[in-house]
Amino acid sequence: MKIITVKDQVEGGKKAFEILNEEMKANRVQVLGLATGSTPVTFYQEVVKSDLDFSDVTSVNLDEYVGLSKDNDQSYDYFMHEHLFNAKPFKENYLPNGLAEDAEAECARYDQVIEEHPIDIQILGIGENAHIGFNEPGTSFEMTTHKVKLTDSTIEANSRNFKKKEDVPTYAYSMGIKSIMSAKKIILLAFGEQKAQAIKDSIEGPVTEEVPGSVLQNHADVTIIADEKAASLLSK
Ligand SMILES: O=P(O)(O)OC[C@H]1O[C@](O)(CO)[C@@H](O)[C@@H]1O
Repeated sequence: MKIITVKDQVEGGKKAFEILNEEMKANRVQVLGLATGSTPVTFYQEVVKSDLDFSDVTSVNLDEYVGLSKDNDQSYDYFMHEHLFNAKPFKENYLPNGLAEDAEAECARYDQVIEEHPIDIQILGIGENAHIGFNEPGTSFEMTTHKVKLTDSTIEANSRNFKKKEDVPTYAYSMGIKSIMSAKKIILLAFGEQKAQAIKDSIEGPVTEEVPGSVLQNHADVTIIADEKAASLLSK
């Protein structure tokens, strides 16, 4: 695991962009795995400002809320268009379909998408409870795409983006940990002191399904970009 400590989220976005830029210029990115949430926003700002061309690149997102349509401004599909896809058109964009009627069929469809588009670089954020994607503590490392019941702590954390907590969907579709681990390269971003324990447990704690982020210790090519606050509990 490579750990890069940065001053703040702006610098973190720039660092992640530098890595992507290098990989893109070396022609090593056909499929880019993307994340939502507040964490990757500065990274997307750098990408949008850049001269990078994604017209030959496919994107595959980690997750989507169940019950929200693409044009709902709280959906992850909408978020991705606002922050990246409108400015940088890709060859194709994949996200789980929050309105799918048959959850099992939707998970199978998304697994097929991931199988047909092996991810070269996966961008990840991390939840305060160390979730990656929406893989909450206790999720099997062998899991592929699944419908997740969100924990109360995740609903609470994500409620800052909604008018009230009751508006936060209680289920989501998420790429599984097995699929995340199949990415060739992973870049995890973490900013703010509320992520410090999750970062410490994921990097220095035992590898356990109780700490989803700890699975990354088993991956051969992970870069963690954390600001000083998120890295503050790491032993030097
Ligand atoms: O970046 P935030 O908003 O703190 O969210 C943390 C993580 O939780 C999620 O929103 C759930 O998937 C991720 O997209 C994100 O990486």
